[in-house]
Amino acid sequence: MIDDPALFDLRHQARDGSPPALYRLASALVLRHQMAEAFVLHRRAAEAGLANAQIEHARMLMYGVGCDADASQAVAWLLRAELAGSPIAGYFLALIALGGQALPRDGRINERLMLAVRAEYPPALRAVAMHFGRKADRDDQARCMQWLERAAGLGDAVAARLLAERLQRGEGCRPRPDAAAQLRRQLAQHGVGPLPSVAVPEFVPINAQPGQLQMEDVLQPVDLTLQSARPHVLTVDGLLSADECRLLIAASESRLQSSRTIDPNDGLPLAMDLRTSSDASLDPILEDVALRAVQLRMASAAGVPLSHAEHLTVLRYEPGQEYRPHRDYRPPGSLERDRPDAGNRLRTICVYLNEVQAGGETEFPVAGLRVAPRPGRAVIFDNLHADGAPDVDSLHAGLPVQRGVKWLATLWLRQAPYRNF
Ligand SMILES: O=C(O)CCC(=O)C(=O)O
Ligand SMILES: [Fe+2]
Repeated sequence: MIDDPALFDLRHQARDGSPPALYRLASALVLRHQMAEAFVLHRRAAEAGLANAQIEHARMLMYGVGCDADASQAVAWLLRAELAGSPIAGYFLALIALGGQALPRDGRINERLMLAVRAEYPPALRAVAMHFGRKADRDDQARCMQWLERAAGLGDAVAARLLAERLQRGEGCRPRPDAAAQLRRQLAQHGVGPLPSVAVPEFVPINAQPGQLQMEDVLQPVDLTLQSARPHVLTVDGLLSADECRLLIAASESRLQSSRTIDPNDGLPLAMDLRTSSDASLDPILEDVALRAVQLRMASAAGVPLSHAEHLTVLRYEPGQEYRPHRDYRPPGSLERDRPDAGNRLRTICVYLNEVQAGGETEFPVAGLRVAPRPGRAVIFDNLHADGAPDVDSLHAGLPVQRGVKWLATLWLRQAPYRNF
């Protein structure tokens, strides 16, 4: 591959092996998708003691970018950077520990996140703000607002979007439409539009001590309602907060692609198309602590470890769009292609992220059941029988949206671990 002039310069500067120059070159290579070389250069800078390179090297090891994934090596590099004083390394250790696999899910998660908050690391500010935003206590709501404001002030567009919604609706504050409008104008200058309207009708506060960060709260048992025994379908209201629904929309919006399968012969949509929505599959490398905490709550409500989850998928249906009757388990032949060791899709959890004006229910025809979309409401169902055999009765559909737009987040949970941490 021929280098562009900028890369050529960076290579020249890195010739003497100075760690910051190696780090800059490696970062430029990542942007150009030259991952294997970036991995080696980040490692050289990491070995020379540069904390940022240690973190980037660790992140490549976490997600298997330019190398084979190795969570325990990633942890070792992050611990080294943390020991040298990097609160950002601590933030990534907290992110890993939330999975409870490569690190224990213990009180260090909260300590590490608070250190990253004090260092004003925007993803930590945002994650902690969202956690406090679930608490009913007025001071906790004020803390949520403060941290969102701080993160927004540091240029975090997601925090700014969440803040604008809260200011507009008077969530955690008195309504301040002027402040919301000003924030939206600033976002618009950067090409960021407003979020769809999400009002969680019933606020379901977590049962926790005010003033304290307790990320383990995401694992608190939730009140499941049995809707059908065969097929096995449960629902839970208020599983996600309005902030969390908005976060999922904000994280996926720019990544939406038409779910329509295109016929390779003529480029036309296939006639037997199952889905007419748009969807975004969230690559784990884009996950931050807030997104991971949301997924952890979803997996925990479904009674399956987060490590068994495939990538989170967010779907958007416009009027007339639907997901025709289908079953989520994979036909045995197709399992071979995507992590056969993780088994089949044991269970599914879908969470509705906004209010739909009409239509868009999830229908289970065998049970004669329709679940109406409400923001924060989850529907959980089994795709397999207890012995692992596919359950044909798990047939379900996303009925056509009649008015408004429907946003939905889905986690397909496998029988065995799918993720590394
Ligand atoms: O849109 C719905 O209600 C159903 C979605 C669904 O079936 C899925 O994500 O697997
Ligand atoms: Fe489905």
